[in-house]
Amino acid sequence: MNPIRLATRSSRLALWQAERVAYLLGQAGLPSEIVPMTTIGDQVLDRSLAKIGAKGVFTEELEESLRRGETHLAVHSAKDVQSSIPDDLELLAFLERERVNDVVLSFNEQFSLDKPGIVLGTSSTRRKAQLRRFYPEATTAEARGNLQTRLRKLEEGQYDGLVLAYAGVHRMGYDHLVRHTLSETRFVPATGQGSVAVECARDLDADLKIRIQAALDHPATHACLRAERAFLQTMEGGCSIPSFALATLNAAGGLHLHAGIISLSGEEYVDDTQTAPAADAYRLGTSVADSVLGRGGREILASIREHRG
Ligand SMILES: NCc1[nH]cc(CCC(=O)O)c1CC(=O)O
Repeated sequence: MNPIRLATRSSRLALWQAERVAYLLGQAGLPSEIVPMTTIGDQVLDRSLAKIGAKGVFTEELEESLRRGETHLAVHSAKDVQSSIPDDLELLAFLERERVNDVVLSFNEQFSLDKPGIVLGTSSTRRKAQLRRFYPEATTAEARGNLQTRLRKLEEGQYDGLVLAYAGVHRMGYDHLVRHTLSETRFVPATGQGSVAVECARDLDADLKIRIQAALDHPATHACLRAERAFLQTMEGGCSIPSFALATLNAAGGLHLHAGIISLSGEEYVDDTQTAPAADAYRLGTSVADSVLGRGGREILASIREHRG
């Protein structure tokens, strides 16, 4: 059988994730090969993602290669995947999720978030807003680029600490630099954080799709991501907004979704928590979003759009 061609970004984290997919496919008797490529998000490093503005800055080139039939699967950080996928493509599988938390890295073993005046590196609008709300004494500085670039800036002293998703930190072997794990109830992560999404063209061979899904998909993670993605889809039209969503599945099969939106200043905050059977994941996501929009979320979104011009 011809190897399955895996489209991936070329960053070390992206390659790690693609290699994980290749390993799982191999375990299921499906040979594959990795095809690294560069995306707009990798090229434009002097602006925050919110300012680049386009949808799918980390995914578009990979999706184009699926469309051209040059590759069969695209491997993405689930967080980077737009909330609505074009009709000719589909999300086939989500890999088992890593710990979802954001963490703070520092080279200083005495690092403390409570020390006044510290500078934290992050370019995420969500993290900036959450930091303003929960650590108003801290200031933030831009930190675009791949993990290695950001860590170099940290080492050079451009910030006291660097806020990142634990998932990427762990996969790259930087656990020893973690000084603080932010609570997932206050620093609720972005939709999809910690999981890897595998996308294909809808017209990929049906039997092959089933075999790939069996090899890669983690059904509990998939149910959580379905709810989080439905929330995100209902909230917005793509641009990177400080929304957050975390679904968890309990032992009895109940899906619990905590999600919301925070103003850029961190002052306004609307969230909601609901529970539903996993089979109703999509409805759970839209229901939480409707509740958040109806209780002030719509106004927060409008003021963010106005702020961006
Ligand atoms: N575009 C940034 C991005 N996309 C996925 C990850 C980390 C891995 C993950 O959340 O799965 C990161 C870096 C970060 O937020 O620290």
